[in-house]
Amino acid sequence: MAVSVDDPERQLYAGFNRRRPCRRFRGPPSDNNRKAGVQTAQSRAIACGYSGLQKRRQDGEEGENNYELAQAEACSCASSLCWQERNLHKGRVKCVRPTRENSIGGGFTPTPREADAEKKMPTITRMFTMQEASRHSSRDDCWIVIDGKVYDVSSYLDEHPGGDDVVLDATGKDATDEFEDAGHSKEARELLETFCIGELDESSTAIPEMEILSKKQAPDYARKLVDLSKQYWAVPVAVFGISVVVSFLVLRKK
Ligand code: HEM
Repeated sequence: MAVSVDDPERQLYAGFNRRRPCRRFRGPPSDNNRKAGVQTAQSRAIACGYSGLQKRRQDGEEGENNYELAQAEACSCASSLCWQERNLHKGRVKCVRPTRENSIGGGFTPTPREADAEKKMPTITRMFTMQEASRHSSRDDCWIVIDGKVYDVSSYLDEHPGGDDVVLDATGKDATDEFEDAGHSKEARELLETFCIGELDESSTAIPEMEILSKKQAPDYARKLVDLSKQYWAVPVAVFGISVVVSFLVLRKK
């Protein structure tokens, strides 16, 4: 079937059907399948691949294999949906359960036991110093620090309802007050979390400040020391000078 290159959704559908991830997702659904909600599941799988496609476009990560990735995402979503709903089909349909490693989009859904185990696993958080965060303060590369967390909001700047300038002005410093003062909604806060890239390393901020302080103080101490030593040398020199003058006057009188 020839598919217009201008219609990404149809291309995705065609590729998805060609890949045939699972029998349940092929062709028009039978009455039984329709009852079992297969069509909804298929659209959900396509939507899953399509949202990945759009996100890559937004992030400027679109490459030659864009559709393949989206199809793989749709397939892995489909397999996941099948896996979740396998009871509906009484085991007649064989689907491979996607893993976190091979599922590119939202195809992988952990079982309650897996989700529980993951919660207990320590997560590795990237730490950034304020110095490092403040290096990203341009329209193309914009990080902001809110409530001890670092967010890369570069891709969101153009969409920000309050304009990009207010966000750019809030870079390079703790922007918690600015963010709170704007009275952001719950949705805005949830959206913000999707841009989190790490946490602020607050322990290291004290060190550069201390270094700057000690650099500023160093020449003062040195000058004071030189001044003091000058004073101490001046006293014996003055005493010596006075005694020379006095003895000279005394000798002249004699
Ligand atoms: C710290 C810097 C920020 C400032 C000063 C700021 C300021 C504002 C202002 C003034 C508005 C109101 C716009 C209007 O009503 O016309 C607004 C709305 C909004 N902002 Fe921000 N903003 C900041 C950062 C962010 C970030 C990082 C996000 C999300 C990633 C965000 C998400 C939103 C959303 C979704 C709205 C729409 C209203 C709402 O749902 O609360 N903002 N912002």
